[in-house]
Amino acid sequence: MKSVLVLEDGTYFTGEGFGHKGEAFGEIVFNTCMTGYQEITTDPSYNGQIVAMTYPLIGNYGFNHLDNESYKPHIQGFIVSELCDYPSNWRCGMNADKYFETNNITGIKGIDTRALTQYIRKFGSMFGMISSECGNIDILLEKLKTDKERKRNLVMEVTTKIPVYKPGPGKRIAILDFGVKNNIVKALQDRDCYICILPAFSTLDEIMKHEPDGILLSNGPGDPMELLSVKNTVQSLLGLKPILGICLGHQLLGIALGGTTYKLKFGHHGGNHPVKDLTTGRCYITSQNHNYALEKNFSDDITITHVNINDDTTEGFRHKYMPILSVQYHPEASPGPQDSAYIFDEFLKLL
Ligand SMILES: NC(=O)CC[C@H](N)C(=O)O
Repeated sequence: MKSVLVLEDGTYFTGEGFGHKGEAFGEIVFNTCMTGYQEITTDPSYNGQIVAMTYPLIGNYGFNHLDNESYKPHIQGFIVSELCDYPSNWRCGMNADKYFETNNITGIKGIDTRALTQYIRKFGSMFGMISSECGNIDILLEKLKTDKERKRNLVMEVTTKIPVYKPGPGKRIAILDFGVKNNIVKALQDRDCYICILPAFSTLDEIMKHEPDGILLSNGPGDPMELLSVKNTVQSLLGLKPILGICLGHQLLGIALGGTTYKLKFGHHGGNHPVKDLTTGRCYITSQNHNYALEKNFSDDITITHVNINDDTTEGFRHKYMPILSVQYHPEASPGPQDSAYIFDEFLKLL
């Protein structure tokens, strides 16, 4: 089936549809990972976004029931160059086409993802849509405009509605779930923690009644500056319990401490971002997935501990007086790299 990818500035690419036949709308982001496409599709931080994979062949080890970052895919649409129809792996449950069809996700293949990526790098990330139903670009641009204006609460759409418990013999960690990835929960379970996953908009009392030893502010979709009520909750948590922020959680922690975020031109979405630990001088290869970044030097009470070697953006900080640790990248990265898993141990040392 013929399909078209239209960007909000009128640029379009034609290809072939796969998965669910229909239309998909969202911000187009490119991801440079060579593997881990199932983790990417199921990462709730991608809610509201259509992901273009720069690696030219996607789907070659199929999809399984083990590699999910949440209970379902959250990407709005998927763009690839070549999609593998006949995957080969002992864990494979189904091929990509079937997976996206079953999960109602519209994809497009046969796209020159290199040209698309270069375009986004040049002009910045923008909204777009995939359609396998209509080839009239003017009609599609009208639809795209309407969808872009639609107000969505991206975090509310993905957060847990009720507290979820994962018992363990160790420290009690309350996770504020803005769209938490399974591998963050697993990283804490591997360290024996008792975990309470709480709705994103929980109040201070609702959090503290679980008597946590520490709080983890999770990753999640959207613009952190739009989460004002969460900022107030995080402010009231400061100093009460040790806190670890990851990605959106890191941004929210920075905002609660007086910082501001800004939008990157095309974001960081990939598995090989070099990050320098300023305290040791060591470089770590990290997995990243974010469109916003925290301004540096927002408070005299914090120390910037990590920066991105590619563009010098803030990648981590610590509070000088309170037990607060925060990273923009993903220490729980799966399939990897796992260089930064030690961040969870550093957090547990603060409890
Ligand atoms: N992975 C995340 O938590 C993403 C954080 C935020 N939504 C951003 O794009 O910057």
